[in-house]
Amino acid sequence: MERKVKVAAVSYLNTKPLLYGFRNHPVMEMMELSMDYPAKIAQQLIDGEVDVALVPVAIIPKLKEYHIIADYCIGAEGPVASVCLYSDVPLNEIKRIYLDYQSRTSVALLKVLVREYWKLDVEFVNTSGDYQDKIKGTDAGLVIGDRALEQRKVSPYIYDLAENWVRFTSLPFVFAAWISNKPLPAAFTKEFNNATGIGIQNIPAVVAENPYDVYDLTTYYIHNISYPFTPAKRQGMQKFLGYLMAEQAV
Ligand SMILES: C=C(O[C@@H]1C=C(C(=O)O)C=C[C@H]1O)C(=O)O
Repeated sequence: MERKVKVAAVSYLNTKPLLYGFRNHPVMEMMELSMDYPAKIAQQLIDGEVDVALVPVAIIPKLKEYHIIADYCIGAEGPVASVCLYSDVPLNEIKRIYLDYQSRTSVALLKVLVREYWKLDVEFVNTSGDYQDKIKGTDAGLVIGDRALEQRKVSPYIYDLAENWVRFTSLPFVFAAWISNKPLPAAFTKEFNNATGIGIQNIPAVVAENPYDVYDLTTYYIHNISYPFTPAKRQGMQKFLGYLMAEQAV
């Protein structure tokens, strides 16, 4: 490839470990990096504005071609802490759910859980800007990312989507993965995979350079998010994509 590879990453705290190793890494000479929220970078990859992105896996069916180019992802094997349904009332009393405009995977996962696992009769409401202050009474809200960590201090009822997926399927869950919309040179993907794995082996250093008092980041990076893209995660992802094909929840 003559030009630099265009890479887009998620701008949340959960992505800091995956980006830590890029600083001063040789792969940076072959690429340029931009950051935004998940739904935005998903559209950029679909539209071909970028070559690789840490995209919500729920958009895989919208790509003409896709290649998972790294051994790391944003996944979970239990409670993820930052993808939750927040409510003033218990699950069975919820009437409406505001959906997070920044998300693609979690919105689809919520719909799968509501229909197939919790079997609730609720109305879904799309959002396009701040909506967290509408989470009250029987109106609940799905919130992801850093804003979800903040919402933990506000809402009395918190339903963790990854935890409930694991209970439902006995499989781990993958929210986002490094995906390209075209084949890329092996010389690039090898270096890229090396760079994105460095922070995962150095979580204390990542935590040290990201002061945050809303939630304990060591817990978040070690016990909540699970970064290695394992065979079990691939199985969980395939199962989730199967639901999306079947009910077109995307
Ligand atoms: C665990 C998370 O995973 C994220 C959820 C995504 C989604 O719902 O589309 C996409 C990327 C990830 O950042 C989170 O953001 O809290």
